[in-house]
Amino acid sequence: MHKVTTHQTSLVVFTNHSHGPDTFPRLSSCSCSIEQWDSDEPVPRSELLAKVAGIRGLYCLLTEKIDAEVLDAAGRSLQVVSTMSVGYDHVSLEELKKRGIRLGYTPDVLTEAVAELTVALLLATSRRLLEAVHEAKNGGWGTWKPLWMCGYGLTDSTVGILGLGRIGAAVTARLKPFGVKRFLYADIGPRPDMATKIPAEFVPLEELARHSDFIVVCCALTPETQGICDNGLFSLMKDTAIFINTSRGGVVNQEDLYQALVNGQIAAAGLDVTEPEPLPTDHPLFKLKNCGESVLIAVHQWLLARMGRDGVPSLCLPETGYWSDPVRLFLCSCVIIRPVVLPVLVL
Ligand SMILES: O=CC(=O)O
Repeated sequence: MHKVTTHQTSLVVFTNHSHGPDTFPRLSSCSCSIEQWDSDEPVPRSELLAKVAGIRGLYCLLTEKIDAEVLDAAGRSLQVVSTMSVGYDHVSLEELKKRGIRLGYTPDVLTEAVAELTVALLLATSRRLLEAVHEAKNGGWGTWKPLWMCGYGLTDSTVGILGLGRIGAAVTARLKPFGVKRFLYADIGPRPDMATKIPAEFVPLEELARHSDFIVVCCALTPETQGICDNGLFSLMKDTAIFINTSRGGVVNQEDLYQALVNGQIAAAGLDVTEPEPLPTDHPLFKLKNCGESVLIAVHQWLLARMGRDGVPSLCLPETGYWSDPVRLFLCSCVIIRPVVLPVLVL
């Protein structure tokens, strides 16, 4: 850990250094002492546990599991946890609630980036781009044959979105111009606020699986969605279905997905998220013989989309505005500035 300022009023711990350049000047104007993990690599658990003792604020990434152990190590002084992420499945809400600790997160900062990545994965997977490049490079491209490397088209297709939130809706907006005939969605309940203007039809998950040519997973990882894409669901899908997951690896039973790909239950999968991340390089998903290269694994590429022009990750982009600025969020969430009720505070 690297100590940044020492106006000892509140101690705040940052678990990474991937934040906007104006973070520290802004925080130090609030008279707090800051400890920062001085690396892009996740802070080792033992270091985190040692450093959180007595802090008032913790600013973390999705690489840190914030559970009872961390909160106990921090002790009663901890008043706010803020995570620089859209998902907060790495934070135990139950444990925060028990201790009256508030949580801030950063919704909407990557809606566009993830939607673009989702479409990129969908097109690359359905049009077999990696497989085709591989064939071209390795001499597999002999004479031209009309049906060789044929993929699956979006025109007149049915696209099923599992989890119609901001990202799901942004994906539909981008897919619409490709001539999609029908958008279906499954969620914990109907979302007319999101669905009406698409338009998308609310259906049970099983129906979505049966009727969709493309299944796009954009939901949050919760106890209810953990492993929801399993053999039962894959077995309902068309054998031509393309499965895309840009939510969390835990939503999918990976072994069942592997079997579905091997057995030809579905055509292909495009994955931005896996369990664990990264997958070991010898993982069976990387080794599938007949559909190996149609399994396209992108490693959280939205990070690249967030890079500023100078290559520095910029989270204070003007278009993301007030609510999605994690530093502002953190400051407002902290007792350093009086608590303000923000829509982004989940606790
Ligand atoms: O996956 C990324 C995030 O939750 O911010």
